[in-house]
Parts: sequence; structure tokens; C-alpha cells
Amino acid sequence: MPPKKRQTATNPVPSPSPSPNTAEVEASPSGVINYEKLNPKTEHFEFLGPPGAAAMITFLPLLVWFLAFFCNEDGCPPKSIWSIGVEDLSRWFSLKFFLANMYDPTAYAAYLGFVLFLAGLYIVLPGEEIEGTLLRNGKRLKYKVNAFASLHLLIAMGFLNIRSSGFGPFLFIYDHWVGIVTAANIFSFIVSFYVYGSSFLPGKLLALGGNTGIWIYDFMIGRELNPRIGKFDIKYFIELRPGLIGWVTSNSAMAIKQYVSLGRVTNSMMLVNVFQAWYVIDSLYNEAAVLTTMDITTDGFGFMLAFGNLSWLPMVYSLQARYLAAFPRDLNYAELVGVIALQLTGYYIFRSSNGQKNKFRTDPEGDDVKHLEYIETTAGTRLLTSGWWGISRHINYLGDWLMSIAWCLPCGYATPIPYFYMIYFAILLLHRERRDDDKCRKKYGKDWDRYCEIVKWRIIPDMGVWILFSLPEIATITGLQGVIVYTFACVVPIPIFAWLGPMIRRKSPKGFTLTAYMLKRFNRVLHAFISIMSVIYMACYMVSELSALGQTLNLLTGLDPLAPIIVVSLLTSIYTAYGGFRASLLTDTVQGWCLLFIVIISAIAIVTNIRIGPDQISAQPWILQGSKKGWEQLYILPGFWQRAFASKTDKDLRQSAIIGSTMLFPVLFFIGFTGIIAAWAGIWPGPDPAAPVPGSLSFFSIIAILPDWLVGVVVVLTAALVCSSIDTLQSALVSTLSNDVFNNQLPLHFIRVIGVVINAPIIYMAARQLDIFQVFLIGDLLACVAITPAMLGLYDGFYFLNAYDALIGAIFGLFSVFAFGSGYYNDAQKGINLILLPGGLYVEDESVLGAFIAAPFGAAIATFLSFGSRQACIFLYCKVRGQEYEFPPKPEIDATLYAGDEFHTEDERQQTEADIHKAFDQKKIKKDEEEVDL
Ligand SMILES: NC(=O)C1=CN([C@@H]2O[C@H](COP(=O)(O)OP(=O)(O)OC[C@H]3O[C@@H](n4cnc5c(N)ncnc54)[C@H](OP(=O)(O)O)[C@@H]3O)[C@@H](O)[C@H]2O)C=CC1
Ligand SMILES: CC(C)=CCC[C@@H](C)[C@H]1CC=C2C3=C(CC[C@@]21C)[C@@]1(C)CC[C@H](O)C(C)(C)[C@@H]1CC3
Repeated sequence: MPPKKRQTATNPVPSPSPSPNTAEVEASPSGVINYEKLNPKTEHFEFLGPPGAAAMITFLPLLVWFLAFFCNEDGCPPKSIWSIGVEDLSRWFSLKFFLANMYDPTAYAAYLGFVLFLAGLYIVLPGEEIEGTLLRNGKRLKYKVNAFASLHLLIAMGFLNIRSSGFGPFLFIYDHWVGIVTAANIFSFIVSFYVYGSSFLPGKLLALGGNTGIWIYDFMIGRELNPRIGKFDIKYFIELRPGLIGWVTSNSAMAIKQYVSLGRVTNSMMLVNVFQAWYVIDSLYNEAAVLTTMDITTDGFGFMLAFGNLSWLPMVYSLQARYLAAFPRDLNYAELVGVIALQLTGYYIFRSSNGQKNKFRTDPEGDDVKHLEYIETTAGTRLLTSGWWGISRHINYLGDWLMSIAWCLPCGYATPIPYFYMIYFAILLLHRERRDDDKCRKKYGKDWDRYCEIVKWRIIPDMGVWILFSLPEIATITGLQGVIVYTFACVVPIPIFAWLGPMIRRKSPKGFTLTAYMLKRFNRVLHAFISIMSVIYMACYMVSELSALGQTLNLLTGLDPLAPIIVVSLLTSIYTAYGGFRASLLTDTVQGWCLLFIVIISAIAIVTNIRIGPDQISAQPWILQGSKKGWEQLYILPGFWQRAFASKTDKDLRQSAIIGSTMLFPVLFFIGFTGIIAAWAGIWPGPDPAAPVPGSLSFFSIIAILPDWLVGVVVVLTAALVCSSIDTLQSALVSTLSNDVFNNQLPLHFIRVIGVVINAPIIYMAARQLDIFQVFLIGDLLACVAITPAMLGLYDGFYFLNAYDALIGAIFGLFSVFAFGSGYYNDAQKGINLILLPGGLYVEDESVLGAFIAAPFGAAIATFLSFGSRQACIFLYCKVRGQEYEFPPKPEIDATLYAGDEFHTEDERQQTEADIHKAFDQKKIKKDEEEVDL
């Protein structure tokens, strides 16, 4: 559905839930709500169904106990953990063990008292009454907003308590931790059983996902949507108060414990407390926003939410503070700056994206949101397609997750256990994204598909592993100037293609790729030629990614590079052959995350292990000096040009441009800068081409100095990242071969075999550990010669150029590189070699620059010469035959295809966009059918 003109009406509440709908209920002739009809049986399972539910109910409480027992003053984990035997396990599950370690009535009373006290505050404190979302029974429930006031009161009481009786109650929390955890676990079960049992009373509105009839599953996922005792809403109360307020209370207790034992509070403990309290205050301050979360609007209230909020949240989320209470440490200045910057960045993304959506939903004409683009949906609500929600479908999760990293980092790197939170949270968010996607697909149907076409990324926009090699390598060759220029070279093409892409689209609105444009503007021959060039280009990328993987694993683990190259090639060929595009799309979800993890780990390595003084900086003056080579980085336009043709809508392209300019630059610059840091710190030995550590590995040389477990994490992430890039390339390669090179004339399985065969030379090249830049440069040179004549065809004034001119232009483009090289070196063999750019970026002379100038100019000149020779022949032919020569006439212009800038009305523009979308949908359906056939 095309974007519509903004309407002035506001939409203060989300639309009704999907079928069975409220209209049905209100239409009931007797006026009595038919709950049987309203509560259909749930047909699908989440969390791996009943076995998954049973596992969660059993193991999650055990995990909370495990963390309480095995992360304490004896160690985290204590050394004794390595000598645990079978007899210990049986002892732990005995009554004697329970009575000795977990039976703590005072702790139980304290925990229960705390929760009941909060419940009392919820009831007695005043607060604005607001309405929740419209329910399936046609009703809206009322909720009292007073969680923030409860927090205030509790803080005041905490201070009064400290004044009157010292730190006693707080130290009690630390000393009775296992008892409190036990109380929380037991209480979670009691509440879960209560809400499960009461959900069978008549007149209850059940969650659409919690009524399977299989008790263990319904008990876990939650049967009733909004269990209440009178006006007391159990889910709403538990979702915000005991969990979040319990969390800050536990954190404060840990800080006080540290103060009492150490005589001061370390800066790491302060940061953890401030960051997490800030998060909780923010959530409680925005209490009303919780009413639109999936937990309240969609999920039933069962064990998952009861346990999650009563036990998991206050006990697991406070792990970092508890660790620091037992193992205090201070952060150095670099760590402080890094951690605070990460928290601020994460919070900014989290708050402004959540705020933007809330504002848009409640006051769409508000100043800060009225400029935003959106699509109107048949469900009645609008989906934002620009601003934060145009970058990715859950950019708010990214912000939240960045904060979770900032909360773990202060714990240092002695043990991975305090990092449990950020790993669990990544899994929770990835899974939540999938669940939300399912929910939205059901609610919005085709509108959601349209939205996903426009906003492609789920959480994080992705990139390949190559940037971890190329940018630091640039730094080691050309210093700071090269890094800046290259980063610009990465970013600048994006807005350029955001402008060029729509131009191509206007010429070929029903074509979606560069090759489709070729087919329309020229003919099948050029189409096939450009398609083959695209295949070669993709193969170059595969070579560089695989080669990068081999080199990295070799550096970090000593493994023979060939082994991972073969394994990844085969593995990705097999699963993309089996799962097609869908398999590749699935792995794309993790790509951005892997890259982010690796970059963050490198930042940790830098702030913790590397110190650079003025002497080291002045010892290598070339790094800060400008050079001709630094400027030359401009002509390595890294792969982004392809995006212009891969993008599906103009808006899509503009979004790429936004992402490119705002998010990419600092990230790319940082990655490039790691090369400089490695050089200054002496980790990378110096600008000697024969150095034992190639510049392209300088980023990973920094990683190599980390503890083994972190190196292991990076190895896994790098392999996952490469798999994800390679499978995308494998799928794209098969699709280009099938659709473009062979014009859908060959059966798909045959094409797949060709795809697998192509892997052999790719593996061979990758195993030779070619310099990544050499491979990139070859790809770019080929792209340059192939694309130049095609670009000339974009200009209407050159309507007379045909496919053969463009083909000859492209071939002679390469010839001109040879001609230039032969002339430059006065040696024909060297001229031929120059086409393969053997020295990559390391050549000292002007040959590479010359090749990149000769290629497009040669191609353009040859294109026109070809046209000229054609016309000369026709002219002579006419002369001989005594006919009149006529310059090729300009063809009739099909206005619908050449609308573009010449749109006269908004309707015309929308109509053309609608045509594009329709054609796109058809193409997608065709692709899906092909995949199903497969
Ligand atoms: N600390 C923790 O443990 C946890 C924190 N969180 C945080 O809570 C916050 C809320 O998360 P959550 O409720 O999962 O999800 P979101 O806030 O991301 O909301 C998702 C909903 O927003 C609506 N929506 C989706 N896309 C758009 C769009 N483009 N324009 C307008 N509306 C859109 C849809 O609802 P609709 O039907 O209204 O269209 C969708 O179901 C997040 O910041 C998350 O990080 C979440 C879980 C745990
Ligand atoms: C498997 C397992 C242990 C599940 C439990 C998950 C729960 C801990 C989380 C599910 C959704 C949550 C939300 C918040 C806290 C964690 C749980 C309960 C939340 C209250 C945190 C603060 C945010 O601002 C929020 C209010 C949006 C959020 C709502 C979801």
C-alpha cells in the first residue's frame, strides 16, 4: 500500500485486537458477552511448546538459585565448582540441603512484606486513572498510575531507615540473599497457580496465545489476559513494581554492603547503580507506556511474567552490583569515558525511539513527529516508516541492548558470569522481536509486509566482516588521513546513489535491479554481460570474506586457514541450497549483532590493555602526516554502489542515506582508527610490506591480547558473521545466475549445482590469502568499466547509444587499463598485469590511480567510438546504395515510464509508486512460488 497523505485526526489509542473482534461481541443479540466465542482455542505454540514450557518452569528458577550460590564472595564461580561430583548434585536436591541453605523464614517474611507493602501503596496512594487498550470484549480497563509515587515514598523511607537504624535492613538483603531468592521463587509459583486456577472462573477474557488446553503450556505462557482481584490488576502491578523497585532496592543493598566492607563505593558500583536506577526511574516515570507493551496488550499472565517480574528481574538483573559488592574494582578514565558514552548512546536511542512512537501514536500532529512518514493500515493504526522506526523495525531494542553492555562492562573481565545479563537480554530481544513480528503480521497482514519491504532491518542494520580488515589496513598504509578519506569514500556514495537510484527507477519503474534496467534500456546481450559481471563481483566479495576469515582464525587460534574456508563454504552452500533466500534472511538477523559485539570487544581490549604515550605517537610521524596515498583512498568505493540498485523504493534509498551518514561514519572511523592504535601500541609492527602481521589483521591483533575466553567469543562471532555474509552472497549469486544470466531458462537445481561449482575457484583464491584490497580493487575496476557505458544510457540526450556500443565500451574499458599500463611501464606484460592490480594499495607509483582513471574514460570514449563507427558504416552504406542517411531519431517517450521529476500532481506520483509496488509484489510472489517449488 503506497504512503497516503497525512490525515489530521489523531489516534490516541491503539486499534482493536484482531479477530474475534469487538463488533462481533457487541452484535450479540442477547447483549450478553459470549466468552466461549471470544476465547478461541490456541492452535500454535511458542517457546517450543509444552516441552519448552516444562523446561522453562524447571530450569529458570534453578538458574536463579545457581547464580545466587555460585557467584558470591568465594568466587564467581567459586573454584570448588570444578570439582562438583554426582554426589553433590544429589545432595543439593535433598531436604537437608534445603533446610540448611534455603529455609530462611525471616528472609521469606521480608520478601513477602516488601511485595505486600508495594501492593498497599498501589491501592492507597492516589494516582491518575487511565484507560488501557480496547479489549476483545469491547471494554477498556482502568489503571491507576502511581508507581513513580510509590518509588518516591520508598526512597524517602529508605533514607529515614538509614538515619534511624543504620544500614541494617540493606545488609540483611546481602546476607540473606539465598533466602530471598528462595522466597521469590516460591512466591512466583504461588501467584502463577493462583492466576491459572482463577482463569477457569466464568467471564474471563483469555489471552489468544494461552488457551491450548495443555495445562503445563497454558500455566507457563499465561491463560488469563488481565487477572484482577476487584480493581487490583495483578499483571499491571507485578509488571512494574516488585520487579523494577526490587531491582533498585537490591542494587542499593549491594552498594551499601561494598561501602561497609571497603569504606567507600567504587566508581564501577556507582555507575551500575546510577545507570540501572536511571532505567527504572525512566520506566516508572513513563508508567502509562507499559499499557501498550506486548506483555499487557497481548500476553496472558502466567508463570513467565509472574516469575520474570517477581524473581528473575530483581535477582538476575542485580547480578552486576552483587558481583561488585564481592569483587570491588575501579574503572580507569578511558573505561569510564567509554562506558558512560555507551550508556548515553544506548539511552538516547532507547528513549528517543520509544518516545517518537508514543508521541506519534498519541499526538501525530505534534511538532516533533508531524514531518515523519508512515503507512496507513487497514487495521486503523499507522506504522512509521521514517525517523527511528525507518532505520530498523526495533531500533529501540538496540538502544536497550547497548545500555545492557554498559551495565556489564564495569565488572571487568576476570569472569564472564556478570556478562550473563547482556547475553540473556540479546536472546530475549531477538526472541521478542520474532514474537512481535508474528503479532504484527497477524494484525496488519499485507500492510506489515509492505512495512517490512520499506524497513528492512529487524534490529540492527548489517555490514560484512570486510570492514574489520579493510579500514584498519588503510590505517596501517596511509595513517589518519587515509582513514578519514576512506571513511568518506564509504559514506559519500550513499547520498549520491540515493539520488541516482530514483533516476534509474524512473527509467525502469518496473525493474528492480541494475540488470533489470539494462534489459529495458539496452537488450538481452548487455543484460547477460552485466549479470556475469555482477556474478564476478559477488565472487570477489566471497573471496575477500572467506580469505578474511581464514586469516583471522589463523591469527587467533593458529588454525590452518583452509579449514574454516572450506567448512564455511560448504556449510553455507548446503543450507542456502536447502533453505533458499529464507535461510539467508534468517541469518541476516544476527549479522549486525555479531559485528557490534566484535567492535565492543575491541573497544574493551583497547581501554583495558593499551596505553599510548606521546613517545609512541612521535615515534611514527607518518601516521599523522598527510600523503598522496591518503587521498587515493577516495577511488575505492566500497560495494555501496550496489545498494542503489538493490533498494526497492526511493524512501528505502533515502533511509540508507540516513543510516550511512549518521550511523556509519563514527563506527567506520572507529574501526579504521584501531589500525592506528595497533601501530602506535606496537601490536602491529610497522609499515613494512614484509611484516609478519599484515595491516589487515591489525584489528584482530588487538583482540588477540584479550583473555582466551573473549578471544573464543570473537572467533565464534567472526565465523557467524562470515557465514551470514557468505550465505547472502550465495543466494544472490544463484538468483542472478537463474534470473539474469540464464533468463529463467534453466531448472533451479541445475543453477544450484553451478553455484556450488563456482565455490571451488572461490575457495582456491581465498586460501591463497590474497590481500583484501587487491580483491576489492579488481571488483571495483570491473564495476567501473561495466557501469560507465550503462550510466551514459541514463542520459536522455544519449538515446542513440545501443547495447553493442555499451558492450564494446565495457570491453575497451579494460583494454584501456592495459594500454595505460603498457605505456606507463613501457612493458606490455606489466600492462596486462595491471588489470589484476597485483600490488593492491601497496604500490608506490601512480599505476593504480591511472588504471582507475583509464577504465571509465576508456569505456566512455569507446562507447561513443562504437556508435561513431556504426554510424560511419551506415553512412557509407547509404552513400553506396544512393540512399539518404538519417541520424537515429529520438524514440517516442512513454510518459508513464519517464514521469519522475515531471510528475504534475501528487496523485500521479502516488499512482506510479503504487505501480512499482504492485509490480514488486508480483515479482515477490513469483520468487516465493519458485522457492516453494524448490
Ligand atoms: N529490560 C527488559 O528486560 C526489557 C525491556 N524491554 C523494552 O521495552 C520497550 C518496549 O518493548 P516492546 O513492548 O517489546 O516493543 P515496542 O515498544 O517495540 O513495540 C512494538 C509495537 O509497536 C507497534 N509498532 C511496531 N512498529 C511500529 C511502527 N513502525 N510505527 C508505529 N508503531 C509500531 C506495534 O504495536 P501496534 O499493535 O500498536 O501497532 C508493535 O507491536 C523496548 O524499548 C524494549 O527494549 C522489553 C522487554 C524486556
Ligand atoms: C525467560 C524469562 C526469564 C522471561 C522473563 C522475562 C521478563 C524478565 C521480561 C519480559 C518483559 C519484561 C519487561 C520489562 C522487564 C522485564 C520483563 C518482565 C520492563 C518492565 C522493563 C522496563 C521497561 O521500561 C518496560 C516497562 C517497557 C518493560 C516491559 C517488559
